[in-house]
Amino acid sequence: MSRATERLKIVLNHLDRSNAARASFTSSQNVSYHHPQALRYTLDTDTLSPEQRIAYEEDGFILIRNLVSEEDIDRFRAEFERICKREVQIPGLIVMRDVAIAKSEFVAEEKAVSKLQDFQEDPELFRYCALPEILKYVECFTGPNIMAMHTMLINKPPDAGKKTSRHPMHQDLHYFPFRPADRIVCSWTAMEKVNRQNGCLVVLPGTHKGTLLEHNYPEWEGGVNKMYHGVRNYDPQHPRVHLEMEKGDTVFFHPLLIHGSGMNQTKGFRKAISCHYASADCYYIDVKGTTQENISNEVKEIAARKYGVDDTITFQDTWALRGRLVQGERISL
Ligand SMILES: CCCCCCCCCC(=O)SCCNC(=O)CCNC(=O)[C@H](O)C(C)(C)COP(=O)(O)OP(=O)(O)OC[C@H]1O[C@@H](n2cnc3c(N)ncnc32)[C@H](O)[C@@H]1OP(=O)(O)O
Ligand SMILES: Nc1ncnc2c1ncn2[C@@H]1O[C@H](COP(=O)(O)OP(=O)(O)OP(=O)(O)O)[C@@H](O)[C@H]1O
Ligand SMILES: O=C(O)CCC(=O)C(=O)O
Ligand SMILES: [Fe+2]
Ligand SMILES: [Mg+2]
Repeated sequence: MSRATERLKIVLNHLDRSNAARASFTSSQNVSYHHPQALRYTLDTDTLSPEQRIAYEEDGFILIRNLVSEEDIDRFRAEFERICKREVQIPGLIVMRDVAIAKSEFVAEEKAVSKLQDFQEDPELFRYCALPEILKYVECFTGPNIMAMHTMLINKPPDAGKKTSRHPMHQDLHYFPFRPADRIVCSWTAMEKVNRQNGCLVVLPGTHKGTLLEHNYPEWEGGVNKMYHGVRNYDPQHPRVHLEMEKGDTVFFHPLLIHGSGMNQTKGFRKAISCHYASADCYYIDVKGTTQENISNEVKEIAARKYGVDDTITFQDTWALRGRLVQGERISL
C-alpha cells in the first residue's frame, strides 16, 4: 500500500469515529461534517464505502456495476430511436453525425447519428439525469444542491474506415467555464455491453490530480469530429485502463481525469448515456487568456447559429441556458 493510501485510511478511520461521536451528541442540530484535505474529492455521505472513497480520491473515477435498470435503458433507447426517425422534435437538441459519415452521401438518416447533445428538454431522456440511484452517487462529489449541466447520448458508429469513431484523450473540464472542478462529476452509463472492440472508455487513473492541460484538434489523417479536442501532451507511458462495462454499469469520473475512447471495430452502434453534474454553488469563470479560449470561441459560434442570436452570448451563458436543477436549490450556476 502506498503512503498516500495509508494516510487516507488513517484520516477516514478518524473521520468515521469523530463524525459518529458528533452525531451522537448533536443529533438535533444541523451538523456540518469536516472535510480534511486528505479527502478532497469526495464528501462524507453514507453512500460510498471507505474503500470506494479512497479509490475515487486516488484514481479519479469509480465504476458501479448494474446501477441503472434494463427497463430504463430500454426506454432511453426507444426514445433515441424516435428522435432519429424525427417522430419527436426536442428544442435545443443537437443531433451530431460522425464527420466521416456527414461528409459521405449514402447513409440512412438514423444510421448517421453519432451523438445527441443537450437533451435537457426531452422529458424521457432527461429522466436519466434525475434517477435517484444516480443522484445518490453524484451527491458524494457535488454535495446536495445539484445541477445537470450537460447531457449526451453517444451512439458511437461502426468506424467508416478512417478511425474517426475514436474520441481523443481529453479532460472534460476543458469545456466548462465553472469551478471548482472537484464539485463537478460525470456519470456515464453503458446502454449495452461496451468493450475494447466497440470502443469502450479508456482512462488514465490519477490524472484528476493534475491541472487542466492545453487541448486542440489532434492531427489525425482521417479527420476529427467537430469540437473533439484532445490533450496536446500527455505522458504516453501513463498506465491506461480500459473500462469494459455491461448494460446498466455506470462510471462516475472527475472532470480533470484524462480519458477517451477507441475505435468501434464492430458493426453495431455502441450506445451510452451521460450527464455532467455540478454543485449549484459552483461559480462561472472568465476563460479569456486561458487554454479554454479556443473551445469557448467554437461554442459561441455554434450557439450564435443555434439560438439565432449575435455574438453577445457568452460561453458562460450557453451553460446557464442548458443547466437544469435536479436536486436541492439553484444557487449560482
Ligand atoms: C458544448 C460541448 C460541451 C461538451 C462538454 C462535455 C465534454 C464533451 C466532449 C465532447 O463531446 S466534445 C464534442 C462536442 N461536440 C459538439 O458539441 C458538436 C456538436 N455538433 C454540432 O454542433 C453539429 O453537429 C455540427 C455543427 C458539427 C454540424 O451541424 P449540422 O448538423 O447542422 O451540420 P450540417 O449538415 O449543416 O453541416 C455543416 C458543416 O459541418 C460539417 N460537419 C457535420 N458534422 C460534422 C462533424 N461531426 N465533425 C466535423 N464537421 C461536421 C458538415 O460536413 C458541413 O461542413 P461544410 O460546411 O464544410 O460542408
Ligand atoms: N494513434 C493515436 N494517436 C492518438 N490517440 C490515439 C491513437 N490511437 C488511439 N488513440 C486514443 O487512445 C484512446 C483509446 O485507446 P485504445 O488504444 O484503446 O484505442 P484504439 O487504438 O482505437 O483501440 P485498441 O488499442 O483497443 O485496438 C482513445 O482516446 C483514442 O482516441
Ligand atoms: O466515447 C464516449 O462515449 C466518451 C465520450 C466523451 O468522453 C465525451 O463526450 O466527453
Ligand atoms: Fe469526455
Ligand atoms: Mg490502441
